Amino acid sequence: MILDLQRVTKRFGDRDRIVTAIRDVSLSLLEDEIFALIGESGSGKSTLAELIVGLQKPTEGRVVWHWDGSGQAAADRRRQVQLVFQNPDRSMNPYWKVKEIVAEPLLLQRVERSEAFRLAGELLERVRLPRELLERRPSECSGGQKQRIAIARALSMSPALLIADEITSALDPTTERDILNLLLALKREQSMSILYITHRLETIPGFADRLAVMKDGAVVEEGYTESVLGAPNSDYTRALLDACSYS
Ligand SMILES: Nc1ncnc2c1ncn2[C@@H]1O[C@H](COP(=O)(O)OP(=O)(O)OP(=O)(O)O)[C@@H](O)[C@H]1O
Repeated sequence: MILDLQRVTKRFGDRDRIVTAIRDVSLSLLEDEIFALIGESGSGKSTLAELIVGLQKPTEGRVVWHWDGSGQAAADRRRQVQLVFQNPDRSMNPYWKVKEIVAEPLLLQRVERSEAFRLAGELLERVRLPRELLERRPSECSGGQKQRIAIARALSMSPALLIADEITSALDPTTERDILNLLLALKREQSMSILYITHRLETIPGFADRLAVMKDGAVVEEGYTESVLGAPNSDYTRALLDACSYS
């Protein structure tokens, strides 16, 4: 197990208006697995990711890390968790070249400049992009390429956990499938767990090992993908299945 959430609740706001974004959630993430978190907008998926990364603190309950590196200092631990978001432009400086974007975490780690750029080239190859892209700027790359660049940058820190928050939502179905296949291949090539956050249930079969379904901040169903999708226990999961093209 790399981490578990123990009865985590997160509330925002003050006495006048309190939003309970996460309600008493207990979940564990295992080593080398792809865990999908599915739910509609506002169900609390991103808040859960922020709690895991440490960007938010639980109001109640605990997030407990278990993997080998968890005894490291908080800053080292944070590097072991990398986040990739729906909109890669939000995390990319438009004036920088791709090589600077991919190499940035390495440069912040004081890796020497020419070595960081050499590694950036290797990282691009790992996400199946040509090295020529190193000299381009984000505006000269497609949406799918930018998402691969964001993944390459995340991989530069050899994360124990990659959190992919709606990373394919802005992509066409073919590019979406390509990116998910890339994540599957990367997970096979290196030891890494992936928390895949999505509202698109149809992308999960054949991709995620386990999943949790969230509704109004609570987990309504959790289990192995095939069991849950083959025989859902909750009416909500059944409704989600009926609403998508999965059969
Ligand atoms: N910083 C915050 N302050 C107040 N309320 C917040 C904050 N962050 C999230 N919320 C609320 O918590 C609830 C869960 O939001 P969250 O962004 O986690 O949902 P989500 O499932 O990721 O949605 P989406 O798919 O639209 O991103 C929502 O009602 C949201 O308005």
